[in-house]
Amino acid sequence: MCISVGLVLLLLKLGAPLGRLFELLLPLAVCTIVLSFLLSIFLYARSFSVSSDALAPGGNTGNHLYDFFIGRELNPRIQNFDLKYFCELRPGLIGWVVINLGLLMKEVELRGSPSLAMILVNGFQLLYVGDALWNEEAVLSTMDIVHDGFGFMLVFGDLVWVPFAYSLQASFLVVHPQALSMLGAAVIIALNGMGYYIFRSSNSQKNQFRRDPNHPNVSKLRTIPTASGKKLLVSGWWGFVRHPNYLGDLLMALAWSLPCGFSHLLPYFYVTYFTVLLIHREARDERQCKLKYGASWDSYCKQVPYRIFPYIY
Ligand SMILES: NC(=O)C1=CN([C@@H]2O[C@H](COP(=O)(O)OP(=O)(O)OC[C@H]3O[C@@H](n4cnc5c(N)ncnc54)[C@H](OP(=O)(O)O)[C@@H]3O)[C@@H](O)[C@H]2O)C=CC1
Ligand SMILES: CC(C)CCC[C@@H](C)[C@H]1CC=C2C3=C(CC[C@@]21C)[C@@]1(C)CC[C@H](O)C[C@@H]1CC3
Repeated sequence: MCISVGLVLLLLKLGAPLGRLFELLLPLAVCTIVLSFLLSIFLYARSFSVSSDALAPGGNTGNHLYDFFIGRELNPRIQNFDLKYFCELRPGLIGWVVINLGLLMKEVELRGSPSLAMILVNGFQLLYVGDALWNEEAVLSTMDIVHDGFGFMLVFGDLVWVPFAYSLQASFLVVHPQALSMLGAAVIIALNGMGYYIFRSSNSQKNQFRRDPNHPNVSKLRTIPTASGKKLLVSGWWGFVRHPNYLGDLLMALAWSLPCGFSHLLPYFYVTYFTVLLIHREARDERQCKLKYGASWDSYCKQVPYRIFPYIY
């Protein structure tokens, strides 16, 4: 993270025309798509040279197209360098922030100064990426790292989808400038702050509990024992809904779209896609938890009936 920040500051100091990124978005996206195909072909080919216990449970069906897409090998490594962990956290997330900054610079070129809407979108998304990099070890327990193979879907998601689709709001603002009132901005900042607070504190609560259940911050929370020896939290954030971190993430997603106004559907693409992604992800996680924890999971679901949205879903 420090190296990236240093490099970007150096580029800015040298007067690099970051605003040119706006015109280069399409060719860059095409190059990254080609790169993600090449990397996926390499990963698929090398997966035939590793032992069977290095394969992902769901990506070894024998159907070449499906396995190529889902990913055959679980955690491909070149010596100690973990390709999946690196791609999930570094190029896409950092690329997203750099593209956003380039789009802000483009606005400055076109209109003399960045708009309030652009500053909010850049600031919110920078906070999100900074948080992911700061808490990078938390990614190690995500489904993508623990269960899923590293195939075309995740390679494309990490390298193409995150930087180019997640920066759509900033691109939209370059073409469709928005006037945002101070009151509107304050409401949107409050919404993002609330989403971030729920997202961060629920993720930290679970991570702290998994690391050390006797830590004073989590030792007073109520739990359910499971046959595996692990416990499930039933109070605190994880007693509010079964995926409080998704709720916080979705509130932030909405706050990233609102600065773009209501004249167009495009800026709302991210929050719509993300709702579908997280509802699908939540269902997959439920299935896995039911398998892992059996009756204890049923008891958790009874005590905490809502999945993501309290009293709604
Ligand atoms: N911006 C984006 O595109 C995306 C962002 N995300 C974000 O990434 C983060 C990680 O998400 P994800 O990996 O999907 O899942 P979670 O971090 O929500 O992890 C789910 C796991 O948590 C454990 N768990 C569930 N309930 C409890 C409980 N009551 N008590 C203790 N442990 C429990 C279980 O694992 P175990 O019991 O084995 O510990 C379960 O498998 C989230 O904040 C999400 O919003 C995710 C996907 C895309
Ligand atoms: C191409 C498909 C439509 C879907 C691709 C999904 C991927 C973009 C996401 C799967 C899980 C992700 C996670 C993150 C980014 C998006 C992908 C790669 C985070 C790194 C975002 C920051 C959070 O703090 C942690 C997330 C972990 C999962």
